[in-house]
Amino acid sequence: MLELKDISFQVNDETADKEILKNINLKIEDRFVAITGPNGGGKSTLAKLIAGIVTPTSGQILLDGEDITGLSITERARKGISFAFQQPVRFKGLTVKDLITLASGKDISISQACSYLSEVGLCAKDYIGREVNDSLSGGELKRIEIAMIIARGTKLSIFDEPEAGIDLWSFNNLIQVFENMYQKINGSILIISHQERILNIADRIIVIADGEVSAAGSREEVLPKLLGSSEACSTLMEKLV
Ligand SMILES: Nc1ncnc2c1ncn2[C@@H]1O[C@H](COP(=O)(O)OP(=O)(O)OP(=O)(O)O)[C@@H](O)[C@H]1O
Repeated sequence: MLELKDISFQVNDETADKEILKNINLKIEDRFVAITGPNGGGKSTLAKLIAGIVTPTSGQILLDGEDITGLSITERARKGISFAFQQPVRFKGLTVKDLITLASGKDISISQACSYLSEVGLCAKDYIGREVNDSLSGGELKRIEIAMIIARGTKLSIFDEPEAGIDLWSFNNLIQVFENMYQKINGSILIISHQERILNIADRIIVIADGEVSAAGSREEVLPKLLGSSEACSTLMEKLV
């Protein structure tokens, strides 16, 4: 279980201090948790704080009761946190097979590596030997990153807007990927999304707006209110078109 205790994050702008996250208190223990909310609300910053990419100004992050606030990205990865970026990173010189093998943490066969690619809807034989460089499209890269996270199989997998840059056809497959992951995962999936169809498969929804938790609860509690609110609804619709 992940617990955020009184987390705040401040940056120094040229003119004044800017509070990006304010006193966030959250427990993440369900299998599938979605974080949503308006652009610029602080969702990605929160995910980066959990992964250790940025450090909170104050507050504590606990993973299964252990304080991980001072741990680096690598140390947190070893403790079982995986993070998929909104804009995935390219790894020149490494092949897709290399990356999936590294992610799994063991020497896996080509057919095992291929099975992870098939899970994210990529024709494995076309991709397994490809270098992870500029020749891959954004959508392909995104799916390879998701395959890596499935291969890692950690207790907390964080996805920052996995739908970004994915076409409508592939988006249907993506929903399927998350539904399959939900069945198999031995831990929690934390997903930042504006997509109603992703929110629709979440156990719990957290809304972050203006650096604060503006709503948190089961999907049944939060989603109807969210869809009923014109501001949130137009944000969701903007992302859907
Ligand atoms: N290092 C930083 N310096 C200054 N401002 C920052 C910094 N990091 C984040 N911000 C600002 O904090 C706010 C929250 O950013 P964040 O990326 O977390 O929002 P978000 O909810 O993920 O937005 P989106 O839905 O558009 O992806 C934004 O206004 C952003 O410009």
